[in-house]
Amino acid sequence: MNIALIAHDKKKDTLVNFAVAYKHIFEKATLYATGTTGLRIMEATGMTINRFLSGPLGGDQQIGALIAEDRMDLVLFFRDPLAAQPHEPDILALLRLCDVHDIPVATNIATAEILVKALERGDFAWREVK
Ligand SMILES: O=C(CO)COP(=O)(O)O
Repeated sequence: MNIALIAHDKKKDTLVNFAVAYKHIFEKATLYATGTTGLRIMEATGMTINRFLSGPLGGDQQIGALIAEDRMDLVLFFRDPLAAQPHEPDILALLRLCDVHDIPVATNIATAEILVKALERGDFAWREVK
């Protein structure tokens, strides 16, 4: 199970706390993250995370490439809906690729909570038989 964890600056604390709360689930998966998000989660949880570049420098595109190759099973991307991002096209491209490849994606903690509980229950088994 490959999971991508990404958060904009104002949402990083939320994602870090989320990763701490669900560490028992996340530690069974292979984790990927954009640069700063990954560092913050590693520091808080001690989990190993495959980190890409920071989002504005191309990290969203790197994760998008894995989605395009159907190598990502779940994307948790806590976006900041109240601030303009310099790399908005990259963000939209990543989310578009999730739709192209039918990858479950949460852009806020409420949806993430539901998806992670579904993951724990085994609802993502279909990703393994694809
Ligand atoms: O900008 C981001 C996602 O669009 C996240 O990048 P960082 O994790 O490096 O802050």
